[in-house]
Amino acid sequence: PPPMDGLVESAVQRLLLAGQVAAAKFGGGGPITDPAREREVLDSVAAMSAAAGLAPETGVRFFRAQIEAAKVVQRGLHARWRAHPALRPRERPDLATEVRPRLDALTPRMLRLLKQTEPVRRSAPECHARLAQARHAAEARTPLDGLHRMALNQALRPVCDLP
Ligand SMILES: O=C(O)C(=O)C[C@]1(C(=O)O)C=C[C@@H](O)C=C1
Repeated sequence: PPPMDGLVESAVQRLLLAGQVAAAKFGGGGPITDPAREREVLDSVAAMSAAAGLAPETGVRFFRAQIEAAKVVQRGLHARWRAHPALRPRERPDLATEVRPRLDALTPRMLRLLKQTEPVRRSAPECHARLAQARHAAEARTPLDGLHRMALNQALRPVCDLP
């Protein structure tokens, strides 16, 4: 399958994991944003980008968008769960031992795919066409609600602007 499909699919998977992050944090009273963890994620993205043959800045810019999108999902779900107790998650996964390792497992795959989309990204019209196609395919496999679609838009916005 074209690397753009894999890239979009893994961005969707990461946003679904943000739902598990939201469940882990819900009711804990703590903030959604964890600046130290963000730095940790972005530092390892920079290191892995270089290893994958990507400019570290390219990987970091892409992942900043993934992190912002993950926060959109978390804020949206928390608001939904506050308003509708029946929708609250029944399971509370552990952030450090369960959820973050799943996020970390996606990172090298996403960077590899980002590298593989380099030829397509060189042409803006081709990039946007492939991206739209890949989104369509991903949403056919995994139907998303409005919140997740909005977050996915945000997560994918930088893709065709990256060098
Ligand atoms: O690990 C978390 O606590 C998350 O909320 C996930 C995540 C990310 O997308 O990697 C997003 C926001 C936080 O500020 C830190 C990291």
